[in-house]
Amino acid sequence: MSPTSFPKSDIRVLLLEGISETAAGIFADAGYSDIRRFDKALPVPELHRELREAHIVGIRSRTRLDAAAMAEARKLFAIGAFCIGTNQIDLATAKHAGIPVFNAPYSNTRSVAELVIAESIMLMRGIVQKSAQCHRGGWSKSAAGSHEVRGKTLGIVGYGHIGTQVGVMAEAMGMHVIYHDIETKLALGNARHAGSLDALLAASDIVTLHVPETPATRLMIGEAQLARMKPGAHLLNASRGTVVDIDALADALARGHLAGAAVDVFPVEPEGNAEAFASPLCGMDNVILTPHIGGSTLEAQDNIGAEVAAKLVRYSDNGSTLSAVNFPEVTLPGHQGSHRFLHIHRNAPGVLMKINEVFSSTGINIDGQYLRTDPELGYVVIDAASDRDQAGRLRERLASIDGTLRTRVLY
Ligand SMILES: NC(=O)C1=CN([C@@H]2O[C@H](COP(=O)(O)OP(=O)(O)OC[C@H]3O[C@@H](n4cnc5c(N)ncnc54)[C@H](O)[C@@H]3O)[C@@H](O)[C@H]2O)C=CC1
Ligand SMILES: O=C(O)CCC(=O)C(=O)O
Repeated sequence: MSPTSFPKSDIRVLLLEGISETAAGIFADAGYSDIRRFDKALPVPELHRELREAHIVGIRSRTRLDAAAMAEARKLFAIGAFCIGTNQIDLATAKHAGIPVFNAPYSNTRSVAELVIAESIMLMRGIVQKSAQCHRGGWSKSAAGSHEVRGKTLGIVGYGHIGTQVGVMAEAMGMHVIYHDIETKLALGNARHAGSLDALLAASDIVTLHVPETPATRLMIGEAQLARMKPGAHLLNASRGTVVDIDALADALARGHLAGAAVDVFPVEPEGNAEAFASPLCGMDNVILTPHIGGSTLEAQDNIGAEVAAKLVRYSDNGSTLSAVNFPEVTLPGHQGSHRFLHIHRNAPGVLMKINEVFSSTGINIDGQYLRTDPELGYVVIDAASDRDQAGRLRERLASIDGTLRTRVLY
């Protein structure tokens, strides 16, 4: 266990939204004892109160870490998104406060892909309507409107980690896979690039969305795009609620233009399990509605807990920012025999020179120096042998350099 700037027992780790126990276990094994866990997202005033004392915070998709939340979090030095999406975090504000954000880019990929495959079959067979009828005492034994998925075309919008997994599994069931992405992507198996979003919509029996929330994906599926889909086709959205115009989707389903849909994410989602859910899709028997659980399997949550907690511990203990989503990435070796000085600063001419002057003026030899910058931010890590008091004084001088956002010493 490596010592940090201040004793690990003083580092408050705040874990919200029922983050898996594996995460708390990783922190505890690394020597962190002040771990506060909540099984749900906190109302804003309580969130702000908790953030004031937290050095590390872990959230899932419900907690909004916006500029107002970050302004309260004066002690915070790292954020973990225990999920894939990071749209709930103001990444730019975190970055300008010198706070790296880590996520789990693959740990729930498979869970989402499996759900999409299951729902594709359920929709193509009209299972949800039939099940609902049976629950109400009906008995509709008929093949009308029921189809195998074999030989049908699956259109994947966003051919990234989840999209490609879905494509591979769909091909194993004999589906034709086409995809649309803004980036050039390697087509796996026999998948084909659709040419354009419109071409994909016109050719697919099932369209499934796997894009992140960005300005470009906001309402990317609206009235015009739904009209381009084949009559009788199905739409799945397990990406983000902002990607689909939900009123336009409800209308396309009500008119019978689309045969069914499966929706896991919504423009407005309840804050917690106690709050009522409302959507224009409620009451439609041909729509599978799920409460944002695409990635919610025990396997995925355990993997995510371990992956993100390990990244946070590594950053806290060692300074490594490998795979941070908003920060220059630095991979670091151990620093036995040296103190490690972390310096995060606005990327402006002359800062590096001043950092080096602090060391050269004291005659302390630098054992190792690591630097990564992007146009806005510089992250310098310096290993140097000094005694504890000297290290404290050096840190004060480093902190006084113009443009400094944050400094830490790892002893
Ligand atoms: N429902 C749930 O519980 C879950 C939802 N998600 C959502 O799924 C999204 C996708 O996840 P991954 O596949 O892991 O992400 P990814 O980053 O691996 O793939 C996203 C793909 O979308 C593409 N893309 C971005 N903007 C686009 C645009 N305007 N048009 C077409 N393609 C575009 C990207 O180039 C990339 O290939 C996440 O961002 C998250 O919001 C992820 C996990 C669980
Ligand atoms: O599990 C969660 O809370 C959110 C899952 C999700 O949407 C993601 O990983 O982006």
